[in-house]
Amino acid sequence: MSDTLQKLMQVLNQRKNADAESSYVASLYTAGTDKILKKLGEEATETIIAGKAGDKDQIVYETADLWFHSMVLLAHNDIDVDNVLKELDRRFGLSGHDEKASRSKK
Ligand SMILES: N=c1c2ncn([C@@H]3O[C@H](COP(=O)(O)OP(=O)(O)OP(=O)(O)O)[C@@H](O)[C@H]3O)c2ncn1[C@@H]1O[C@H](COP(=O)(O)O)[C@@H](O)[C@H]1O
Repeated sequence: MSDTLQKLMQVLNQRKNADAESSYVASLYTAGTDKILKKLGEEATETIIAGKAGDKDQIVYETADLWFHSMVLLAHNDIDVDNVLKELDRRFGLSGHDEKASRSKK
């Protein structure tokens, strides 16, 4: 499954040399961080609206948009998606309650 994310990451990195006219991703890089963050905010909002409506198809569609734009933000900052996958692996099996409690003790 993460293979899809890794393949998409490769494309996002290749788009750093692409023309903004022909590539949506390149147009986001050209527009810069604020545009990418704006899209991310819009997609998060659209995901929330879909979640509120309980529309399963729309939740899937909007979550894909949200993940995609999150990955554009990663690529724009030269961060590989593997870093996020590794962080999720690190957290695997660790209760969110326990993790939060360990942070508040520091
Ligand atoms: N997965 C995606 C993907 N998901 C969503 N989108 C685009 O993200 C945009 C989402 O914006 P909105 O939903 O707000 O739609 P919009 O109204 O057209 O956008 P605005 O006018 O509000 O800016 C749309 O243009 C979608 O087509 C994506 N664009 C590209 N990809 C992947 O990225 C690759 C590279 O894309 P290009 O750089 O365009 O070749 C593609 O081959 C795909 O694998």
